[in-house]
This record gives sequence, C-alpha cells and structure tokens, in this order.
Amino acid sequence: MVQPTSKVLEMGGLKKIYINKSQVEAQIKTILETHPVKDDHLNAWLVKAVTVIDLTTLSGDDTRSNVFRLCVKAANPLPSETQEKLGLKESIRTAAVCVYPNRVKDAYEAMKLMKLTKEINIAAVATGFPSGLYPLETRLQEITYAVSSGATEIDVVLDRSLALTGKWDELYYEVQQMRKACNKAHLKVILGVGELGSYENIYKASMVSMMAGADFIKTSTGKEAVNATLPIGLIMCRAIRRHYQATGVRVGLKPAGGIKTARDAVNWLVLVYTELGPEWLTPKLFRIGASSLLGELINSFVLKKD
Ligand SMILES: O=C[C@H](O)COP(=O)(O)O
Repeated sequence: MVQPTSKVLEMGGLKKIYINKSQVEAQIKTILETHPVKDDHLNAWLVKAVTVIDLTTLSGDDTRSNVFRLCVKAANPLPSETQEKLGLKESIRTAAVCVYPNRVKDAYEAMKLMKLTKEINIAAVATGFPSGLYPLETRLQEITYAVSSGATEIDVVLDRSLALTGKWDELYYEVQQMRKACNKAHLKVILGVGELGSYENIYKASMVSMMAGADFIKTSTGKEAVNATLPIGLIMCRAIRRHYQATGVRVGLKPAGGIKTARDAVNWLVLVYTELGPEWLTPKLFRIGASSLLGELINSFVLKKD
C-alpha cells in the first residue's frame, strides 16, 4: 500500500510545467514504429494483455447474474481449445473484475464459490462515479461500503472541477482521505483525463494523486467523450517515472475506456514497456480496464489449424 509523501502538498516545479502536444504525438509515433510486434511474438503479447485486464461491467442494468457470468469469465478467460493450442499448462485469469459498489457482494460470492478470492481482485468504482460531484462525506462512505462488501481495490474518481480551477491542495486532501478510507484495499485514482482541459492538468493530477498515496493512476471512467489515448498514456507514464525517480515508489497505470481491439491493447503494452520498463508489465503495476476487449483478444490469437 502506497502512503502519502507528506501532509501538505508541495507543488514545487509542477507549477511551471508546459507540454508540447505535437511533440507528444510524434513521440508516440516513434515508439510504435521502433517497436513493431513481430508475428511470432503476438500470441505472447495477447496472453499478457488477458492477464492484465480489469474485466469490467459498469452498466445501469447490471444484475447479480451478469456479475456472476463476468466472474466466471475472469476465472476462465480463454476457451480451453485456445489454451491448449497456445500450450498453456496453467490456467490464466484476468487481474480483476470491476463493478459498481452494489454489485461487489455478488462478485465476492462468485469468487468464493470458485475459491478464487485470493487470485482475482474485486475492484469497485466509488466516490460518485463517474462525475465525482458529490459531498466528500458520502464519497468516502461509498469506499467504506465497497471495502466492507469485499472489494480489494477501489477505483475512485477525481472531482475534475478542483483541477480545472487550480485547487490542487483540496484535490490532494481529498485523495488522502480516500487513501485512508480504503484501508488495506488498493487505491486506483481515475483522473477523468477527457475532462481535465489540458495535458498540463493531466500531468499535475497524476503527480498530486501519486503524492497523496495512489497505488494506480487510471485514465478514465469510460463515460467521458475522450478516454484512454496513447499520448495521454505517455504523459501519465512520464509522471509515474518522475515520481519513481523522486520517491522510489512504483505506481501502476490503468488505461480504461474505449480500449476495444487487440491492436489497442498491444500498443498500450508496448508504450508501458518502453516508457517504464518490463518490470511494469505485471498485474501489480499495469491494468487495462475494459468491458469488451476480451473477445477481440481471443479472436486475434494466431493458432495452428487442426
Ligand atoms: O473502467 C473501465 C471502463 O469503464 C471500461 O470502458 P469500456 O466499456 O469502454 O471498455
């Protein structure tokens, strides 16, 4: 569990930050061009992608039975034939399932029935998801409720208005309170990048969240108009790297929202590999939040014909 770096926010050099948009886009192009994924390595990248998915359902019509189905899919994400043809001896799982607070109990029961409570994380979105525009008191109560229902990870969402109006101290304070409310559960902070107004604000919100004790920073709720894009991912990786260099603490990255194709998933893996290094490519430090990616990954494996 990551602890806040100090009680008071020290913005220091962050105030003068300037990010050149076209340079960021050019850097993404270079990274992808210089790290092509070869055909004979594709299956390994796709398996990696499956193991870092936070398999998500965040719909208004979620029920106990579709959460049970989601958990079964997280426990056995690959069809047995695919698994055999890939030569995978051990079962692979997704990293987590991600649900609304009221569905955590269902996920916990499903995992308990399958004896997988220690293997697959249960993530709950909380703190007035997706807007974050609710009183802090009730947002913290949601965290406590989700943790007591069995959530091992809490995906909190920032109140974007605090970033947009430069109230970084208040944002820092709120994330610190969320950290406390999570207790032993991991804290994943959703920045809501599509509503932060600028790349500079994305960088600052990343740093403030990490300094306040985030275990992961996550791009989006999946409900904004702009969600997880690679240029934004690059900015967040650079923030994670700077935080690691300054504190020695490794914070995870979770892109989420609109990641739907195998190509999207592999590009994110390549980005994290090149920017943060191979040690980040584990479920402890990298997740992909997605509701419909798994089927696409399964269809993209290159398998020998019988
Ligand atoms: O946190 C995860 C996102 O809500 C999933 O977004 P998606 O439905 O676009 O895959």
